[in-house]
Amino acid sequence: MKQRQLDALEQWLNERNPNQPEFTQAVRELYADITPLLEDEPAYQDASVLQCLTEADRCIEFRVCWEDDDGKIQVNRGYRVQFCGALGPYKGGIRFHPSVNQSILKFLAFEQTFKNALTGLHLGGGKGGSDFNPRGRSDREIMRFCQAFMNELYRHIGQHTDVPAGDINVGSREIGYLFGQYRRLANVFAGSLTGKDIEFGGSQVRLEATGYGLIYFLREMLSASDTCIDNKRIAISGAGNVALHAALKAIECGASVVTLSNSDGTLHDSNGIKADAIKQILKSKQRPDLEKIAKDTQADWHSDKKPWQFDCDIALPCASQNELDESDAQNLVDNGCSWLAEGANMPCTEKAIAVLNESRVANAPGKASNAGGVAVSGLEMSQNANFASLPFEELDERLQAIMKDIHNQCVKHQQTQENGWVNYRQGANVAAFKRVAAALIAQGIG
Ligand SMILES: NC(=O)C1=CN([C@@H]2O[C@H](COP(=O)(O)OP(=O)(O)OC[C@H]3O[C@@H](n4cnc5c(N)ncnc54)[C@H](O)[C@@H]3O)[C@@H](O)[C@H]2O)C=CC1
Ligand SMILES: O=C(O)CCC(=O)C(=O)O
Repeated sequence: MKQRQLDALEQWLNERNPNQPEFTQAVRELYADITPLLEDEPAYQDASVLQCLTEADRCIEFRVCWEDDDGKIQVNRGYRVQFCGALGPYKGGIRFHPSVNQSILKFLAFEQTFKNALTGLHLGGGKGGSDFNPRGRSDREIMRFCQAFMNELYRHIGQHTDVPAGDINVGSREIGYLFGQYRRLANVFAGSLTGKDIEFGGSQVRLEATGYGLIYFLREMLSASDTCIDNKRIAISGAGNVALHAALKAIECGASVVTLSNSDGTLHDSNGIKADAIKQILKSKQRPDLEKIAKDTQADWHSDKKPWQFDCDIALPCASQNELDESDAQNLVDNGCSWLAEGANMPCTEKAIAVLNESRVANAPGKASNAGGVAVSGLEMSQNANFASLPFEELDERLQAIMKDIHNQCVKHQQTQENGWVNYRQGANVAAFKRVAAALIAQGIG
């Protein structure tokens, strides 16, 4: 019965979303964990909640025309997917990357809906972006692109409607340009974007929040396995906001970070990458030259390897979707890795997850373990609404409490605890789905 229901749902999903592999992948992962609840909760079936939650409230697609430094007009495509507004204003980042398309943004907005539910805050789920490639573009070109992007986006967002933030290639510089253009066009100074500079309404801890939150979540996972982070070897992928702040917090907590990476290759140091080298990357604001850092710090550089090919106790994929496949997962298992927590959104393929689960590697989905960023964004929104600025320590404590609570929700809602192994994916899906579904049903069909 359950298998038939699941097959029917998947068929329905695939027919409605042809050529959207990332989106259907993210939905399949949720369906598998939620279908077993349907028999016990007739209200979910009566209201077709799973189907409702698989269809975005709306997908906005628009043209972005801007002038490059040579006076040539460039044309890109912009998007905002407002997936589900049942728990609060749509909330989620903006990504600038040539790979951006509707499938990727729908998967990200779908995941965001459930991630935001886990934070316990009043946040709906959304995501946006463009196929614009910022690599090699001047600062002025970035500014003109951000302004052109906001020329259309501004009419769809606002502090009570939809509050974007950063994601891949959108950091505090881009948020500054986007915010400035929003303020000029809408003629309001309001918290309509998060991740702003502290000087104009940004929050302490937002910059660090996703990476720090990931480590706070990991500490809870380790504690659930009766161990701690001290002296653990951690392989991290990526060398951006999430990867670097996770690396710094891990080192501060006593762990050894053995890898960082980018699309050119992997920096590996079996003695642990030094915190000073990571701080230098963060300070420089340029795309890091990991190969040069390897030379300067007597570490190794591998242009042909991924972080998952090195010995580690813990893996933290912090770069991009589907960056860790079945053979990477098998390498991790063979090399002694016992814990994995996703800093990126959906970095593990379905087959990789199957390998991790079969080998009883504790593995946490991004919607739980990387929720720290959006959680502090939620706190930025409430500070903006009150014209308040809370101190770093207070917000860091709130972040730790939220990550601990998300961990506890995962443990509580998973159904297959076995020899202490926690099915974090199932726990996160069930806990988040219950909250969003209850809000949808209570607000009536529509
Ligand atoms: N910034 C945030 O607050 C949050 C970000 N995330 C997710 O974390 C991931 C990283 O985002 P950020 O650090 O913000 O972006 P970023 O733009 O600061 O850094 C991305 C990093 O990943 C690397 N990268 C990209 N594709 C890669 C590939 N195929 N192989 C190896 N490295 C690759 C880039 O070189 C860069 O170092 C994304 O999946 C994002 O959706 C999740 C939650 C919140
Ligand atoms: O802070 C936010 O609103 C967005 C964070 C985000 O994009 C994510 O959690 O993937």
